[in-house]
Amino acid sequence: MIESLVELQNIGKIYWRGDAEETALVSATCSVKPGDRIALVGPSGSGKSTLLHLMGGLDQPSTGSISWPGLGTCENLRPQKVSYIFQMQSLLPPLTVVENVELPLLLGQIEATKARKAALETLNRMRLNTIADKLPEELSGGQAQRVAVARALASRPQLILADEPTGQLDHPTAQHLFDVLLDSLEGSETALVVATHDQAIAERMNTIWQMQHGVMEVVTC
Ligand SMILES: Nc1ncnc2c1ncn2[C@@H]1O[C@H](COP(=O)(O)OP(=O)(O)OP(=O)(O)O)[C@@H](O)[C@H]1O
Repeated sequence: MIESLVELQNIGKIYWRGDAEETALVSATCSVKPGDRIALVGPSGSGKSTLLHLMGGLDQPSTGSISWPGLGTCENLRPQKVSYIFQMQSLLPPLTVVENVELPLLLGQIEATKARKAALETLNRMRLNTIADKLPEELSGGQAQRVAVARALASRPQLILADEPTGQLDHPTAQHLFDVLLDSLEGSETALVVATHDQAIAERMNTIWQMQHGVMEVVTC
């Protein structure tokens, strides 16, 4: 039996704004296994980002339990076992492309020369080596997101959580970014969970988790 990377049991999440409560998730039960390709879809405010944050240990549930059988504990998930890809502008402006890509490795206590080597290899593989020394402000939106993908891949994580990674790109650029991401993961056991409003991207995944007012329904394609 394959061990899950992350397992959620009856997870609920309530946010408080002063005295007002906002229910973001209602009793979500799901798991992610190695090699899974999961699209998280649903209207704005339906709980997609909340679920991703919980799966990555960035936040804690209000009710229910969450565990990472194949990864360890909440404290040792990042930056090497779980990587994130956010929407736009997640690169650090003062750092060059290669410095941005190697940063999670350095934060994970990887030796500097090894981190630089892994970052450059990833940039080469993604044909981004020609922009390795550029600053984020010198990149197009599509290039910046490809670098964000490279940064997520460089540490060879077991789980990638992507929160609308193509949200601010035009359709062809979004599709290209996704081609690059899926090509890079081809044959690997790295699991991918991607929150997206893009139906074309959702259809390229094996499983769809449909969110509606914090309630999840799993649809296997
Ligand atoms: N930090 C927070 N404090 C209070 N309420 C929050 C917080 N984060 C999210 N919420 C609320 O929780 C609900 C779910 O939000 P969430 O960001 O998870 O939705 P989403 O599906 O990712 O939306 P979008 O597609 O717009 O990114 C929303 O009603 C939102 O207003």
